[in-house]
Amino acid sequence: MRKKIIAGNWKMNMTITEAKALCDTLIPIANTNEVDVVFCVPSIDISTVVEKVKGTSISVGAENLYFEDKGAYTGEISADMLVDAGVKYVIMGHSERRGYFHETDTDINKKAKKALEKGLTPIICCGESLEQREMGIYFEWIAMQIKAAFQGISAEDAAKCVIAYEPIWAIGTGKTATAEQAEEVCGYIRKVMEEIYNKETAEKIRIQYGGSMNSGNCKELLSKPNIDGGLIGGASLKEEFAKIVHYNA
Ligand SMILES: O=C(CO)COP(=O)(O)O
Repeated sequence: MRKKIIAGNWKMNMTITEAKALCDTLIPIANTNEVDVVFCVPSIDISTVVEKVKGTSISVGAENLYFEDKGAYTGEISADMLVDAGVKYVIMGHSERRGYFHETDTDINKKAKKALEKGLTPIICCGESLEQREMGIYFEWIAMQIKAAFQGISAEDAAKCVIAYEPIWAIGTGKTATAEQAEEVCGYIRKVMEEIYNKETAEKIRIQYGGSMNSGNCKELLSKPNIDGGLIGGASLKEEFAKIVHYNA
């Protein structure tokens, strides 16, 4: 039985001052052992949020990392820096990073390997555009993204990863995939993992849905057999996030 993982992706929101206030509101109401709870926060907020979640079951994630160990990479953050700061998870391959910052499948693969080498859990994002969905090529597209991301990663390491299926047309648009649409693709991703690895690995890996998940639609989405959690943007910045965490209460 896979434990659900509910992760907030704060994106480029929350100054340190705002992060402190959000933590004071959210931590008391979102702290639980029923699901894994993660706050993925901007780099500048990491130390503050790590301090705030101390003594709770909530983990902190980063929104990006660079795949080199150290050196002359102005503006980048290494896996060692994240680990030292108390980070446990790291998002990679988000469509915003692929789109605005030209993150490629090769970068994502390197980032996943570096994260795993350093003991961080990658949250590897994939998902199709509206055009790709309408053209009916979304399965092929997602299979390609997944195969590229996991290139050269062992079955043992792959099983530790989290995959987030985030259809681009559902991100920040208020247009959620139906539970059936989300389940169809999450189930398909699990099949792709079985093809690449084996049934055991595919059964272990956790697959989240992301895209306008909120307190109103989370229960239906999270009740599907292949949806093991959510990656939540907008609704992670308010009290509503706690309602998603307690979707089954
Ligand atoms: O991109 C997302 C999470 O990574 C989803 O964002 P929204 O929940 O705001 O649609």
